[in-house]
Amino acid sequence: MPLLELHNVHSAYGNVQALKGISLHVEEGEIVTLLGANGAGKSTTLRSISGLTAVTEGEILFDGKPLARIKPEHIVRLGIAHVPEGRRIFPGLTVKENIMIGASGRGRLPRQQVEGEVEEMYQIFPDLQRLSDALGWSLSGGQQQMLAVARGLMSKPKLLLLDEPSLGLAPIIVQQLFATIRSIRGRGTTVLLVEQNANMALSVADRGYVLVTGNLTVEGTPAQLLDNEEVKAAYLGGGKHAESA
Ligand SMILES: Nc1ncnc2c1ncn2[C@@H]1O[C@H](COP(=O)(O)OP(=O)(O)OP(=O)(O)O)[C@@H](O)[C@H]1O
Repeated sequence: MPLLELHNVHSAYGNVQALKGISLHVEEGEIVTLLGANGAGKSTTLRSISGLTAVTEGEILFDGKPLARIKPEHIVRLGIAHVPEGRRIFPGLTVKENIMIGASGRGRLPRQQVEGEVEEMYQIFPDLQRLSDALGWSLSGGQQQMLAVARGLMSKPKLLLLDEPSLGLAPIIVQQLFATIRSIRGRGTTVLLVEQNANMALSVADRGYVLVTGNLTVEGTPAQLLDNEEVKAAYLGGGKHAESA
């Protein structure tokens, strides 16, 4: 049974139909990437999974159970963490406080346990340990992105939803971030990764899907997608905001 299944998912913002029947699956232990141009519906797909945007038709199953009408905070407890585009860390809190907030959905936990889990995050993100007492606003873009991912992992997710983690980061930082995404999967967390940086996403993914204006057009392994003429023309080597014309 797949960890995550979307069947014919539709979603709208008022009369803007953002998703027009998305079907996809993510198996436990996979890194799956969702590629597509600006406005294709990638973020909306993640928001539908985490309960932030209503599904108007179709269904989403997690661990075989439907997520319909479950509130976002309960979806986190079921094991889905969503790291949204733009990071949204708390600028006035320290790095450590920001990380600890990620555990808050799990109820009251012994302080020692949370401290231990923060230490685990420092092993994955060594830079954050050094910056433990720094305030969120003082971090670079790459450090903020690492912090947002660490906070997401503190909910102990089975599935991590990452929305454009590479956005605005220098290439060397993007390399580090993607190495970290691999190590997160190595620890047993399944990853659904939304990216405009198709080359980078396909370098870590097991499979990928391409989304064009609310519809999935192609599914395949990285090798298949890298070889697909439509994908090549639209997303590979075409710059970050290449359109799918
Ligand atoms: N809050 C909103 N209100 C109205 N329309 C929205 C809203 N958010 C997204 N949309 C529209 O829904 C469609 C899908 O947007 P979505 O953000 O999911 O795309 P995306 O592929 O993630 O692109 P981007 O990389 O720009 O975030 C677009 O047409 C967009 O304009």
